[in-house]
Amino acid sequence: MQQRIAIYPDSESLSQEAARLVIRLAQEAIVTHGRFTLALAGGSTPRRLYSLLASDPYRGQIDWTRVDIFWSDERCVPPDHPESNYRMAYEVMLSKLPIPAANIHRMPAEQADRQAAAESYAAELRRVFGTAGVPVFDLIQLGMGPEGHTASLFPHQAALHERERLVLPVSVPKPPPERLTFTPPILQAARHILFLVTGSDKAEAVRAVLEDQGSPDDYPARLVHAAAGEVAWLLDTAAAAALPRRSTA
Ligand SMILES: O=C1O[C@H](COP(=O)(O)O)[C@@H](O)[C@H](O)[C@H]1O
Repeated sequence: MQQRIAIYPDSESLSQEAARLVIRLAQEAIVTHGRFTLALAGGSTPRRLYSLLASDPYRGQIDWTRVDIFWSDERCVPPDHPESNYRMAYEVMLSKLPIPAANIHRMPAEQADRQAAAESYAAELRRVFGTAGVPVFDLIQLGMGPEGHTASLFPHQAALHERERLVLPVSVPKPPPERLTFTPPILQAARHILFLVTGSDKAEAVRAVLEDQGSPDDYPARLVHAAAGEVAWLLDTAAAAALPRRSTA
């Protein structure tokens, strides 16, 4: 793993840099292998990034017909629910872009049979990536909660030790409690991971993860230390406040 940490004065400058990074990785992937596979996060932090990607001057810099969009986790609610990760991304970004509907691969998390929903999403991943193994995303964009959770992998869950299945249903201590989530193997296989983390409530978890304290059971975001690809952490000054002193980006 190669890791880069950059600190920004506010979430606007962090989001602008994240948009430039997504565009560069998309352009490189499309030149290299003709497509860009991107997994989105939920929560509030990436909202501004997604809205920037759908706005000038950024939107025209990616050939959106060559982009496949997935989600690294989803809440088990209907897709039009205010807590739906898909709904947030669709409203601020996907509905405004010339991206074919067939390229938007939503987690079917509203299905009553959550195990079947997880299996059908894993099958969709394998179909689109054309592999029976672990799909290698060009970019997985992630967030992190104050207790170190990432995607919907929370501390001390059995899902943190999953090595075979790509997607699992989980029950988590944050509402809405029922979720579908990517598992460690798919996160760790990605070419690039981009964490966006803002806010003082996350400062202790940022320190623990980046200063190698605790285990992935304590701080699930530490799983990415075993990632094959490059990991970029974009932090605001509040989230970075407990790190040893370093200069801002
Ligand atoms: O519940 C979730 O939380 C994390 C972090 O969200 P944020 O609001 O603190 O940015 C998010 O990355 C994950 O996708 C989401 O389902």
